[in-house]
Formats: sequence, structure tokens, C-alpha cells
Amino acid sequence: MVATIEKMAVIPVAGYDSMLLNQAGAHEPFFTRNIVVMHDSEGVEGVGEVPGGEVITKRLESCIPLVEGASIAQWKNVVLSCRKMLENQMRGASGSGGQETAHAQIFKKVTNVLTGVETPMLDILGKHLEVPVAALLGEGQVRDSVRFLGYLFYIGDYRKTDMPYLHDDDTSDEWGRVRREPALTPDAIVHEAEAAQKRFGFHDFKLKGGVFAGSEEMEAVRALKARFPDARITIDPNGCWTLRESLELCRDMVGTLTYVEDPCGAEGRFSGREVMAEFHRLTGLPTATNMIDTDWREMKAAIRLDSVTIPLADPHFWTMEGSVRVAQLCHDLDLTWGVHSNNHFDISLAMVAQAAAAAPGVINACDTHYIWQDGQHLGRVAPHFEDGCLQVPRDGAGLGIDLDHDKLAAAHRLYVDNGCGTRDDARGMRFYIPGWSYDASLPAMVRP
Ligand SMILES: O=C([O-])C(=O)C[C@H](O)[C@@H](O)C(=O)[O-]
Ligand SMILES: [Mg+2]
Repeated sequence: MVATIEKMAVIPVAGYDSMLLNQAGAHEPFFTRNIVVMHDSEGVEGVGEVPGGEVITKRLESCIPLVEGASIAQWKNVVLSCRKMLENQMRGASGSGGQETAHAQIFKKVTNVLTGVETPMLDILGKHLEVPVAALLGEGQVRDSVRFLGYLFYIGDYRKTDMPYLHDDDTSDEWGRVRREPALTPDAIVHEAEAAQKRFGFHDFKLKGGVFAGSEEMEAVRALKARFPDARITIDPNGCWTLRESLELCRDMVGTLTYVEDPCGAEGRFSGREVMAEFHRLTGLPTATNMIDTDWREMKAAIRLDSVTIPLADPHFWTMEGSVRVAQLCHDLDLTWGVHSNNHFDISLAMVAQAAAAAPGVINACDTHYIWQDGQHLGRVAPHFEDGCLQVPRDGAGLGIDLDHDKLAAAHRLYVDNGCGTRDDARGMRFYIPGWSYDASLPAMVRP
């Protein structure tokens, strides 16, 4: 008899974050996620983690009747039936009647929910079959060691706010201190990189840009390259530079920047994919994105235009299977796969490591925000980076997470007690610039 899923639970949780600056403003003191826990008829537990927010919690809960009672061997069909149910639900709600644009929007809203159904089932299946999740994806496990990059942020000064940012919580090393203190200059960014490298062993770095003027951020990139000459370095201003500005900033950066993530986006009559294609052609720099190549229709256009050389196929937005399917496509079409990230716990980290272990060919070091959350794991054992890498043992089973229910309950309490809801990066920014509001075409600290 094949085991069936007896129980699926969705638990909204929160964790602490630093005042990380990005083009959309300043991260709040808490980030949120949805954790999905399933138990099967043989008592085996499976877990998954997806982005936070009540909308996703509710959508996941609406999948429960399709999951409970299903055979674990039917995981693909369960995901398929959840997809159909959610798509119908959303088409009905928007009254859009299946237009193409509406279809793309629905794809994005549905996939993060599907990942929440797919992952715990894969975890349980892997435990029964005594193989890691990577062995169940794509062509199977192709690597044991997954390289991550050091994701650097400018950090705002929590003292300027009345918000309950964590501080003085970790004095174990320089990283523990540095990650809570303001970092607003090239020197501070280099120091941050040094501290992260010391704790985690990273070889590669990404700077979250879109905070200060592009020329200032390039100073930080140059300083990083001078300090870490062998590192692969990238910057991501979330598409807030114009094409002209991007060319001025990046033309001389070949050899300093290994690739550039979303330097520019749509301009006038030209789509983000057309503009990025021009940028790629005129600079020769490889381009990464999590903004303009986020579903299969966009992927088709991006490939035809040669806009993107590094699609960042985050499993949370493509599903685990979908992310590996992108990796297979990249391998066959001479692109290189990478992963986008948001703040997350160790379950998501394991999900990314498993997907990357099944991604064929040459891949880029994976993004992760986990270093900002290090110490807040929900599993019994903390993830361990060695030389910037996580190991995915071939004799492992499932995701490799042994959920600590006390920690999960505490993270849920943090969510409830602080009334956590939708991410709002504007709030913290208003302590720096009163009346600040989001503008997709400007770095966060630049206002006329
Ligand atoms: O590439 C990325 O990491 C992103 O664009 C998404 C994140 O939301 C990042 O901007 C952040 O965490 O502020
Ligand atoms: Mg990005």
C-alpha cells in the first residue's frame, strides 16, 4: 500500500531581519513566510516553505481538500489539480476570461502556492525512497556541493526609527555584529563582505543596488573587486537605471562585474526584454533577471531577443520541478541557471540547494538571504556553509530538514504577536526621507 497524505497544515511565520535597503525601500524588522507541513498515513512528515502573506496562506489552505487523502505517488497529479483549481478560482475572481496577460499574472500567483504543495510531497517521497529530493527532479542529482554567493546590502540605521529591529543579538563574530549596524559606504560594504566571507566562506558577491546613485554603487563594486580580485561580482538595482545610464555605468566594468542583474527595464515603447537585449549587446556583459523573464511566455521572448543570459529561476516562483526544467533548458541553450531569493528560513535554503543539485551543467552561485537570518533555523540542525557551499549528500532522504516544532511554534507566535502581514518597505524609508513613496525609476535614497 502506498502511503496517503493524512494532514496538511499551513503555518504563517515570521523571523527577524535587518534594515536592509533596496530599491523598494527598507526591509521591516520582521519578514514573513508560509510553512507547509504534511503527515502521511505512515507517520512520515514533509515540509515546504514559500513566501509570506495572508493571500498565499489562504490559497494554500484552499488546496487542502485536494491534498488530504491523496496517494503520495500521485504528487504530480495533486499539483496539477491544485493548479487547475487555483487558476479557475483566479479567473473567476478577476473576470478576465483567459486573456494572455491575465494568464501570465495567474501563473505567477499560482506557482508559489503550488511549490508549497509540491515540496512537502517530494520531501515525504524522498524519505520513503531514501533519496534526496534532487534525485527525484529533472535528470536526477548532478552535483553534491552547491555554491552560494554572499548577498550584500546597504543597511539603514535602525536607531533612526522607532521600529523593533533586532540588534546586539549575536556577538559570536564580526558578521553577527556587522549585519545589524548601518552600512552606507563602499568601505562598509567591503567590511560586510569580509565578515560574511569569514563566517560562510563565500567566493562570490552580489550587491543589492538601487539604493544610491548608480555611480556611488559602482564605487562599492570597484572596492569589492579590489579586495576580492578573484570573486565573481554582480549588482542588482532592480531595473531602476535607464538604458543610457546603465551603459555609462557598466561599459567600463567588463572584468569587474561578472554579470549584471536587471540594470534597466521597460522604456517608452520598448519592453524590459528589448531594453535588456540592447544593454547586453552594447556592453557584452551577461545579464541576469528575476524581473523580465518570470514565466514561460516571457522566457520565449527573452530567448528570441537574447535579453537574458542568466534566468534566476527561483523554485518558489517556478516550483521545484519548473526551476529544474529552466535549468535543463539553460544547459541546452547555452544559458546559465541561477536563483533569485527573498528573506527565508532554512527550509527554503534546503529547497534551493536540492534544486541546484539537480540543475545540469555550469550554474551560477545561488542567491540567498539566509546569512541575514543565520541562527533562526526551523530545523533541529543549523545549515552549515563550508567554503561558501552547502552539501547535498546522495545518501540523504528528502529535503534533509528535521523540523523542530517548538521553533516553528515560536516563529508563528512572532508572526501573530507582531501583527505581521504584507511587506511594506516604505515605512522604514520614511524615517530617512519623510513622505517617501515608491518610484520604480529611482534609487531609494534618491528623491528630487
Ligand atoms: O534579486 C533579488 O534579490 C530581488 O530583486 C528581490 C528581493 O526582494 C530584494 O530586492 C530584497 O530582498 O530587497
Ligand atoms: Mg533581482
